[in-house]
Amino acid sequence: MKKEVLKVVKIGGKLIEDEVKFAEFLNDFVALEGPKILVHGGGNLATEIAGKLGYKTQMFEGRRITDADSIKVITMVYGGFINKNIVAKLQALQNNAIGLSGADGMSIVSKKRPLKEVDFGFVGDVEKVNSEFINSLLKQNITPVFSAISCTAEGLLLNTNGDSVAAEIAKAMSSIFETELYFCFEKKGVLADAENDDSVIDKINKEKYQQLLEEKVISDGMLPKLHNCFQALEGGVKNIFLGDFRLLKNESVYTKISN
Ligand SMILES: Nc1ncnc2c1ncn2[C@@H]1O[C@H](COP(=O)(O)OP(=O)(O)O)[C@@H](O)[C@H]1O
Ligand SMILES: CC(=O)N[C@@H](CCC(=O)OP(=O)(O)O)C(=O)O
Repeated sequence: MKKEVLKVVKIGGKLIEDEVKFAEFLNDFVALEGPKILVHGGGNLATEIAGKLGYKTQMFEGRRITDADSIKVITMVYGGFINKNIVAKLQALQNNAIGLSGADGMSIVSKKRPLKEVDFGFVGDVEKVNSEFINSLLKQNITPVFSAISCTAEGLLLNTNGDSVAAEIAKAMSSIFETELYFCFEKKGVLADAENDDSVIDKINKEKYQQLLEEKVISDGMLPKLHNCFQALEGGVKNIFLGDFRLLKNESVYTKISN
């Protein structure tokens, strides 16, 4: 029997901060047919608030080095302010939604990143997604809205790249649904020239990805984003798209990840 399509949508922190674009994105998200899940970032706001508190932010290859002070800021900013505001906005659009971190329903269980050349601190790598729990929400017509926070079996909250959370959810849900993954961020897609916003690459397969890595065409947050895309593809996710706030409209340019 053909599986039902589930759309997992990740929205980046920079887009959330643009009120006009974010409102348009949310309208398109609400209009999507069938079950859907929203995952949000918020890295920019976390950096801004941390700065106001006198904490310095350090990133390594697109991931935040998260010390004891940062994890407090992150929990408040992602799990609190951003998550609750998104849920409130969805409710106002008559889309019943529930805000979750990985600890809620133990939906995203992770392990602390092992200490290698970089100590990421309170950063987690996803080990298990509780697909049955998430499906129980979808069955009630509730849209789960995930922040980029996971939780260890021992009850430690960990900062987890939002793109990784989206990819892991999409992979895990592929046992139940035919899953599609959408990454909405500030650019129109993956750019061949980071300086030229119109140089969108329409398709990227594994070979092209290797070439882009070797030629250093991708950097910063695009590194974990594309890494996660290929992990998701290998994990059974059917379709993966990257684009800007108009991606869900089906009329904008975008990058498609394929085999
Ligand atoms: N080749 C590339 N194409 C598009 N963006 C790129 C590229 N290389 C690096 N980037 C950077 O990666 C960023 C996207 O990653 P990130 O900021 O983590 O997105 P998000 O807003 O979803 O969290 C872009 O805003 C851009 O600055
Ligand atoms: C470990 C790690 O890097 N976590 C990310 C999680 C938030 C995120 O992914 O936010 P954007 O989508 O806005 O970039 C961070 O703290 O920046």
